[in-house]
Amino acid sequence: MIRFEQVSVVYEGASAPSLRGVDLVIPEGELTLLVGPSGVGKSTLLGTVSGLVPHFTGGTLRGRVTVAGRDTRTHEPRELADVVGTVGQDPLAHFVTDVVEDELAYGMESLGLPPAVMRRRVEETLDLLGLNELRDRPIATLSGGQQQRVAIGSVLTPHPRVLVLDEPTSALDPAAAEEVLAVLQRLVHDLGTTVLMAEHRLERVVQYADRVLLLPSPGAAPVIGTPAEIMAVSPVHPPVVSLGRLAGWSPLPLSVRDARRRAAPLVARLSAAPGIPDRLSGPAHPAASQGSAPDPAPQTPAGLKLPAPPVPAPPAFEAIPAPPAPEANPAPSAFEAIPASPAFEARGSGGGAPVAGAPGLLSRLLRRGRPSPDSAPAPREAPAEVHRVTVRRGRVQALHDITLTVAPGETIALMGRNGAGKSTLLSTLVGTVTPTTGEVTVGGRTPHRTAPPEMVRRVGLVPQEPRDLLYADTVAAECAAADSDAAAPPGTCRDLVSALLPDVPDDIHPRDLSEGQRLALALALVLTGRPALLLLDEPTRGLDYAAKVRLVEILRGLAADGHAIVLATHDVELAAELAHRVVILAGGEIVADGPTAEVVVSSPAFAPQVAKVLAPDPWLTVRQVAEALDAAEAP
Ligand SMILES: Nc1ncnc2c1ncn2[C@@H]1O[C@H](COP(=O)(O)OP(=O)(O)OP(=O)(O)O)[C@@H](O)[C@H]1O
Ligand SMILES: Nc1ncnc2c1ncn2[C@@H]1O[C@H](COP(=O)(O)OP(=O)(O)OP(=O)(O)O)[C@@H](O)[C@H]1O
Repeated sequence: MIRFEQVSVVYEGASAPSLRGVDLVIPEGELTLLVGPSGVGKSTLLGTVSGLVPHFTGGTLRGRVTVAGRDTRTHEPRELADVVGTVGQDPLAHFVTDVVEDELAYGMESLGLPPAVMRRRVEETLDLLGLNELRDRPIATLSGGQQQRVAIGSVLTPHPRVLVLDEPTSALDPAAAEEVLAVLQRLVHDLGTTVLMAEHRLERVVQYADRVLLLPSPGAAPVIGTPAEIMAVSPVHPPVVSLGRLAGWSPLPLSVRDARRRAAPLVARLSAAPGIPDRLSGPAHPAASQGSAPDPAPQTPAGLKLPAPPVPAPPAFEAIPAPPAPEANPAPSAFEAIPASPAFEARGSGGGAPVAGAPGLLSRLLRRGRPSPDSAPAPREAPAEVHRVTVRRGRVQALHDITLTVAPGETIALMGRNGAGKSTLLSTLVGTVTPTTGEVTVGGRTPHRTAPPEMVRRVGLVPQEPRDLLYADTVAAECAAADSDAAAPPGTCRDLVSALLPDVPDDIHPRDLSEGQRLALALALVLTGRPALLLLDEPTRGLDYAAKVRLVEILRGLAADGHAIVLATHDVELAAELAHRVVILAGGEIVADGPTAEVVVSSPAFAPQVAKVLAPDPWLTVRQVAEALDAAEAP
């Protein structure tokens, strides 16, 4: 259905091709999963199928890509629209209409489908994706996950023969992701739809794939095979595969169910362990974590050859000590001497309209805001206190009677369904959303009543859409501005970018970065300022497992220094690895609040893979299992 013939892509000004040597066929009626490290060229490959590369991105495409016999270089994306439906990484950039229902109908309208068919399919899709209650809502007022569902719905309604999806579940809560994947699988099985989908969270998707296409490293030729074949050699793989490699299982498990069936001997070995190791103790295996555990050498099935995965050690952060439990370190000591953060973000990151003017404009001004003299001493007050806060946004009661205290050194994962109010809560903490009732104090100030320069060292937010934080023309200029605003030594921000992701070029426009590269830059900008309270809204989109491990290490280092961290995330593996405490929101209210291990295992939706495999034993991550085995089997 999709044929690549000796395809390569070079972007303008790039020193090397972003894609090279792609020569393969994606069969009709199958779900092919595209995997590989951040920035390796997955979106570029998808773009050659939908026609966005090179028509909209520039650059040079060599070779030939055909979809249902049509050459994507000679056909503009709109000339492929009856065959290919595309969901990109940034849904907001692709919406054509303002209201949910209209967006679902738009693709069918442009194909001239009869009104009765359109009506029926809109209703079906609203039900299928749980969008009925939102049908007449302006898209701009939806939460990130709600927008992603609309984007998926809008490509499903025209029933295209080929679906090209770039991280389609990255903003979805775990249950919604499962529903979307089930819908896709049904399309593949019942209608013979061909699905080509890039994803980083393999724990969510690998079991649905018929075939996996791996881009192992930048410029390397892709390999394609069954999920089991590819997972045995892939530098990116889900926790169950890491666990299988650690335990020496063959064949490797791809799902929790597979792994449970093989888990008995591992459980027996673990029973000799002295007890659960402190999850937050220093990493016994620097590379060990969720996806990239301390793997034994990967087995290579016949015919699959891979270069060594390029995972350089993070230069500046190897020696960061692990955080003690937050109670053990109550004083916000280490940031007393640290200058202010530039990275105060002003946009309501729940998909709401920017606070003022063009997107990013206010953030630009605020990022330029120097700390006022009275903010010079480090705040001694609690990083954040939220007391009986209620927020109404238009017709929606986004938060209801929320009370929450964030202690220095504490890392909290905010979880809960799409639209539960997570981004809204983060927005009240930076002051871009004003509580309807109740009080918020951050470092002793009321965020929405305090001038940004006074807030910048108290709080910094990496928004759900990292683009909102970026305004300079190059990565180097962004980083230089961040260093200067934070009075940090030149090179601080740039080192952070490289510590998170290797190979991010200096002179590229941030607009042209891959999703993961852009997030790494946004994280680095905010981390450079070392705010007392660090807020991260879905901080793993586009990041591969190795980058997540490095992010976890950096965040643990900050927490050990007394910084408080609140992350809103659907990434249950990240929460298990990083958070001391999990707070679950539902319908704007707190429905669970407690230590991570207790909260996540109490609901299958929030439990990480290792917990599901080894339940009722208490392990949550591959790292813990590795440490426990070391302890149990030490001579
Ligand atoms: N329009 C562009 N101009 C110049 N370089 C680009 C452009 N788009 C992408 N690149 C570069 O090409 C490389 C591949 O990017 P691509 O977005 O395809 O990666 P990806 O595998 O999808 O990454 P991620 O997992 O982070 O989404 C990256 O190094 C990126 O910086
Ligand atoms: N600007 C706005 N106007 C009206 N309603 C809004 C606005 N922004 C968000 N909402 C609504 O408020 C509720 C909470 O949204 P919020 O973005 O806080 O959810 P979330 O938990 O972060 O969701 P997600 O996981 O999808 O990012 C949702 O029902 C959303 O539709």
